[in-house]
Amino acid sequence: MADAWKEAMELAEKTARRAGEVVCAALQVERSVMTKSCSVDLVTQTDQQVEQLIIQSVRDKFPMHRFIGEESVAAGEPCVLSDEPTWIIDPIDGTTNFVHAFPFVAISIGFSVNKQMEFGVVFSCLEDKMYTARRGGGAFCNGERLQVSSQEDIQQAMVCTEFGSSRDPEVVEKIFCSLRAVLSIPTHGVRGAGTAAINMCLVASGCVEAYYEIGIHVWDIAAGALLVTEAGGVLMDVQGGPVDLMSRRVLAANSPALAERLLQEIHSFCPIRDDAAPSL
Ligand SMILES: O=P([O-])([O-])O[C@@H]1[C@H](O)[C@H](O)[C@@H](O)[C@H](O)[C@H]1O
Ligand SMILES: [Mg+2]
Ligand SMILES: [Mg+2]
Repeated sequence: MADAWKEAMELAEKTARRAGEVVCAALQVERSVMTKSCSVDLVTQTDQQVEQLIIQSVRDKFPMHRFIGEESVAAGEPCVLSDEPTWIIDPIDGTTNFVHAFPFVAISIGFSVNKQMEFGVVFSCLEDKMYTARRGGGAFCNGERLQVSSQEDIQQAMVCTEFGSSRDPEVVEKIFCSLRAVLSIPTHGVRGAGTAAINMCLVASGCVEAYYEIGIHVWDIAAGALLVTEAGGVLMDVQGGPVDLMSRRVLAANSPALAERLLQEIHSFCPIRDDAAPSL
């Protein structure tokens, strides 16, 4: 049967590549930095420019489709995931990396219909790695099929997480309590690429066994979520149970057993949901 979303997925890949060129070019010149929710929640003109480029390219071909874009939501657009075909866009995932020229930056485009992810595209533009996943069609990096790690022993595992952009002392305390607990299992180590999307692609690629974070947004993880499940991994809420993309909490792992083991170490909290916040 013909793939109903083939053309849309091809457009996502093509647009992500074009966006990546814009991001790489912007890294060669000085970047003027602005802030959003707090002094460490950064945004640049390139984030905004890339989001407009992606939205415009999609609108030209699919005028009826909806969007959830990080910078549009920051500008006051609603963050609503309906049953309609919806493009979930993070124009630069890893803006802090981008500002500092720390070399992991991604363009993340997820596409959902009936609230189900149909495809995900994550372009790690400085590494020139195009990660793609189609529901039921597998996960790939530059055309090579991805498979999560088969490591079942948590003590042989490496885990990704991030510190996020909240500096609320209670949040920072919980993040460090989780970090100490995960390190002390002991695991082989804890890493963070500085982009949720790439962290999830690292789980899909089998480089790390798991990634967890509280405080991310739907645009950080929508595309990566499909990469993980299509590579054979699992997604959960950090307190167990199914992941809710709007809840700002995610645990991605190579297996249910490893995910369940990590759950025991994560000190969870509940940020304001993406679909509850009026704007960022
Ligand atoms: O703001 P942005 O660079 O698109 O996205 C951020 C990155 O994914 C970072 O790794 C994660 O820790 C934050 O929670 C995200 O908000
Ligand atoms: Mg992001
Ligand atoms: Mg971003």
